[in-house]
Amino acid sequence: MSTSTIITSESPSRALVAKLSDYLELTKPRIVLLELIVASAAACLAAPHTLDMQVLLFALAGTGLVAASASIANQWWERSSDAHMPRTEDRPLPAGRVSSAEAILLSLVTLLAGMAILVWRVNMLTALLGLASWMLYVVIYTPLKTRSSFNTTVGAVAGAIPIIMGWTATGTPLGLNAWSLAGVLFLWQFPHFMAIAWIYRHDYAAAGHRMLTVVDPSGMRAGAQAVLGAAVLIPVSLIPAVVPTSGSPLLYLTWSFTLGTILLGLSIRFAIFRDEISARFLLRASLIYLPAWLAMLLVVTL
Ligand code: HEM
Ligand SMILES: CC(C)=CCC/C(C)=C/CC/C(C)=C/COP(=O)(O)OP(=O)(O)O
Repeated sequence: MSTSTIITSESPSRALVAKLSDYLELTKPRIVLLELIVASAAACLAAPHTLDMQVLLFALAGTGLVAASASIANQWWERSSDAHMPRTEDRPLPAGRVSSAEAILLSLVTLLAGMAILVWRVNMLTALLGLASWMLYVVIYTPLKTRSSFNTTVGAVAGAIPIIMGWTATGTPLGLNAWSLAGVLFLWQFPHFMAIAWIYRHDYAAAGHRMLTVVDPSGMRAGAQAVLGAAVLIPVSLIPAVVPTSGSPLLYLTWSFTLGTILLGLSIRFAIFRDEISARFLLRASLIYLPAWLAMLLVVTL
């Protein structure tokens, strides 16, 4: 086979793979994956012995598609400001690898497909929650980023909704346990994001995003919000131990309290030092906290 034949036969498939990987990058796959992990855990906890696997798979597909659509729409909206931040300048839209029309079409198709799955294969409540989360994230949170540091609280509500979707997908009525799961996910986002907001504070300022670390460059308010979120998270995360449906409460209480205390300790360290190392530690710990906490909740419940 001649060199030219190899090039012409390989190039289209390489181009296709590159295009698909750009499309995947638009969906913020790691955030979607963690959202799906927490939604699956919530479904297992809502219906420990009666979980319908088919409904769970449809719920995950629908939630994943709607969340992916929201991230694509968010990146389309922020295509100009993303070009001003080193962290985001190489994203497919600012780098010009994907056009605006492609992104809009992809966001629309994933939104419609996800909503159709949730409406017809899961239930209406879960579908409405998905739509509410999409609207909050895209229509309220995204434009609010350049206007008010309150944006993080709105983003945290959008980010906490998928865990409730996992619960409602099973048809189980929302009770104290469900609200405690949603509360943990909501509160968790403050240490998670305040660490990020500190690490990338110069990026955010350059892009015109009014994050707390831009409004207050001393980092005192970001530190305080991280500490407050982590502190309130501890009692909220203990609620499943006192609700009768859970299994061995002592093991869960000990584990959950320990994890929460570590997150609080790292938040306090971040609030005191407000440096890159303590922020990166806190960010990493936040990403370990969620799966570690949910794993134990599942172990003692199932
Ligand atoms: C106010 C809400 C949130 C904001 C503003 C936020 C923002 C961010 C940002 C900017 C990063 C990138 C950090 C970097 O590049 O170093 C990140 C990372 C991450 N976030 Fe969040 N996040 C929020 C909520 C959530 C939620 C609800 C989840 C899932 C349950 C989540 C999961 C992740 C994961 C898995 C990563 C690491 C992987 C990656 O960098 O893509 N985040 N977050
Ligand atoms: C079902 C459904 C619609 C779920 C939505 C879940 C979801 C996408 C949550 C995202 C939470 C969030 C505020 C992320 C940061 O976005 P950012 O714009 O601050 O991040 P960036 O600066 O990296 O773009």
